[in-house]
Amino acid sequence: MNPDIVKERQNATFNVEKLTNILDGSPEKTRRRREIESMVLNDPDFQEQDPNFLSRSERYDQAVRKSAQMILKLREFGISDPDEIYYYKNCVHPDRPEPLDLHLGMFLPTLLNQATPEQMDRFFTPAWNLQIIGTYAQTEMGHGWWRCSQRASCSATTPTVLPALTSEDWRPQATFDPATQEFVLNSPTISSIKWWPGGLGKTSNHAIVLAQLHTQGNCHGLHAFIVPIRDMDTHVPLPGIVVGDIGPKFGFSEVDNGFLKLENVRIPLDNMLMKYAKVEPDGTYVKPPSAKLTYGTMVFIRSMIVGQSALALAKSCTIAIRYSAVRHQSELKPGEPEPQILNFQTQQHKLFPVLATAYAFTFVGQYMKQTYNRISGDIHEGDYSGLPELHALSAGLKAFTTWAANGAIEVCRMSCGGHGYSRSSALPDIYVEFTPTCTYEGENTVMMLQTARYLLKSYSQARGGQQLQGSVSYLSRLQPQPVSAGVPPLNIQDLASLVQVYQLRAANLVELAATSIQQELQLRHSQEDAWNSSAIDLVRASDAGLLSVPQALQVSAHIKELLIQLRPNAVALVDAFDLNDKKLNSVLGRYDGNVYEHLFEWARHSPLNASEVPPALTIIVIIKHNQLIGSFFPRSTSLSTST
Ligand SMILES: CCCCCCCCCCCCCCCCCCC/C=C/C(=O)SCCNC(=O)CCNC(=O)[C@H](O)C(C)(C)COP(=O)(O)OP(=O)(O)OC[C@H]1O[C@@H](n2cnc3c(N)ncnc32)[C@H](O)[C@@H]1OP(=O)(O)O
Ligand SMILES: Cc1cc2nc3c(=O)[nH]c(=O)nc-3n(C[C@H](O)[C@H](O)[C@H](O)COP(=O)(O)OP(=O)(O)OC[C@H]3O[C@@H](n4cnc5c(N)ncnc54)[C@H](O)[C@@H]3O)c2cc1C
Repeated sequence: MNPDIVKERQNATFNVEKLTNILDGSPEKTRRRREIESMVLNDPDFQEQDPNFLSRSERYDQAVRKSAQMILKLREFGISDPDEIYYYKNCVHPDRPEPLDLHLGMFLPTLLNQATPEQMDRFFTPAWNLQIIGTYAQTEMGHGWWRCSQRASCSATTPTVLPALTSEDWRPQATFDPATQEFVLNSPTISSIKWWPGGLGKTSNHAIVLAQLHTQGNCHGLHAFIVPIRDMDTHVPLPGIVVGDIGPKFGFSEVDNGFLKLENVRIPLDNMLMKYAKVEPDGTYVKPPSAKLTYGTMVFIRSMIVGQSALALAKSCTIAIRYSAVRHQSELKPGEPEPQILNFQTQQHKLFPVLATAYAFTFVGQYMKQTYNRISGDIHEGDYSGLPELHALSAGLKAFTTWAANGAIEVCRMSCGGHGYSRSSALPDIYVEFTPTCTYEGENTVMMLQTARYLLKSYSQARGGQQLQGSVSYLSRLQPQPVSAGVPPLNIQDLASLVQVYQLRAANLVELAATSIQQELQLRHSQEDAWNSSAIDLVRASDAGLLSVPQALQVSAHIKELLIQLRPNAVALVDAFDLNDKKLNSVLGRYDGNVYEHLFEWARHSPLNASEVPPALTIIVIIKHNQLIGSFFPRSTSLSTST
């Protein structure tokens, strides 16, 4: 054990185990989490080659092998609780998305939320047993999301055939054919090819495809269909299915994100997910109780991503803080030993806010999950009243937490200097695997605008005298103040006072956005143009701080004081996240702090070190010996060598 890190732990002023229990929810939950962890980390079937030294195809193959083992073991150990599956999976594939993510995270939950009992028997049971492997295909090459009501090509009441359509307006279509009781699915244009779904490229044999439903000559907008894409025995693509991998990406190397072109693919009537919307055998369309229920799986994953932001931050600051405790640089005072870099105020100012955010997001993630479970329980009982708030909260928190975490991971990486750039630190991988959360499940700006839409509606209800409940109740309580009213009183030591200032700022920003829309409406006369011209204010309204210059200075001074208070407990606070070394997989973030010897050891495994003279270098050796000069270069430009 590195002596610096030992001293850090001796100096801590609280019981780390108790804090771990609080983070987990209870001592029993900590015990069970560790039990699952050791099932995976001590299981030789999950041993792997360091993916840093593998090609993409090798990484995919290794991940598929581990995922298959995972499903067998989950069955063997009878693990079926979604939280436990999620935890087990995260130990099997630490930090890395894997080929079955979409199957577990979106295909199964979409069936649970939108399938009829008959469809549950036909699809969910075999999918649970991994006979059916599914993905969720919404995004297309030309569109990440649709606004059906604004498009001439589709609205719940418009006839299918409309004049003045360009081919680019067309999206994947599912047209009901009453003669055969089938839907005929087509991707009419290049831009309508499904693009991005995880596990689609090679792994899945089924996809939930989001397509426009056409029946009896009318288009009814986006609906979900279960489409078999590969033969269940041979895994060969079925007729009419053009499917494959979209190629290498920034990260996600283990995942076969794919493309899917549908060419007159026929599926039975009862392959449309019909828990809510329905098509009768004669083609009659039955509306769902709420059209928004189609988007339910996205709300589920967005809620989950809030917790993933916390985990990514916990990992990043564990690595950066432990490393900063054992790394020494630059004499502070001449003649004295070099200090731990964690003693530099600037280093603390980089890392301690990340640490605080990791804690805050952990609790926000738990709150989001509880809210999701509560409101989705109501929805299952037929009460849809909480859906708008759940959508606004999950969309806004997904965007806010992922943006914040994305920036903070990079702060942690840079705070580790050069070694942070090495993949041995794990920080580059954490970044590339985390950063697409800002894009997928709804691009963050688009999500902020969804939240703003809810805030503005709530604002106008509050101005109309309604007493609002829940997360927007502050809009009823607080009267937005004009700038001339000055800044509110603030006690920076008092949490309630800080919350009140945040709420006031939020109310002011919502009012600012609403005023902007009103002004723009007078200028532009169209609600949509006014909305777009106020979009910057709207995004700000979803991301609410209202301080005077002296108050801001007071906050700065208080932050410096807090850095000093936090310093003795920094290592213990990251230890409390209880991230096992094998899960963390970082040379810099090792629990024992023995960084340098393991860094050297890790580098020696680089494939480039497999031979002292890599084969490609023989050409240089030959050139050096001047044997090729005559044939490679004209005499006049021949290299001068000393040999
Ligand atoms: C269960 C058993 C299983 C157990 C196993 C569990 C083990 C767990 C293991 C898990 C492993 C998990 C790993 C997960 C990894 C995940 C990887 C993710 C990969 C990525 C996938 C994707 O990206 S899928 C594609 C996602 N795409 C999007 O998100 C598109 C974003 N766009 C939108 O959301 C759009 O806004 C829209 C298309 C939804 C709507 O656009 P439109 O313009 O038509 O709408 P409006 O703005 O006009 O709004 C209309 C109206 O609807 C309301 N609304 C919009 N969205 C929602 C919603 N989601 N919910 C509710 N309401 C919504 C909006 O507020 C408007 O309401 P008004 O009342 O009219 O104001
Ligand atoms: C790693 C990864 C995995 C994915 N997995 C899946 C999957 O499994 N299944 C699936 O269906 N999809 C998947 N996706 C696709 C993902 O859901 C989309 O990329 C995402 O929804 C964003 O859509 P887009 O790419 O069309 O971006 P665009 O909407 O084209 O966004 C581009 C820019 O335009 C801006 N913009 C767009 N609309 C507006 C607006 N109304 N107002 C203001 N600005 C706007 C955005 O803010 C952004 O800056 C995945 C993507 C990635 C990166």
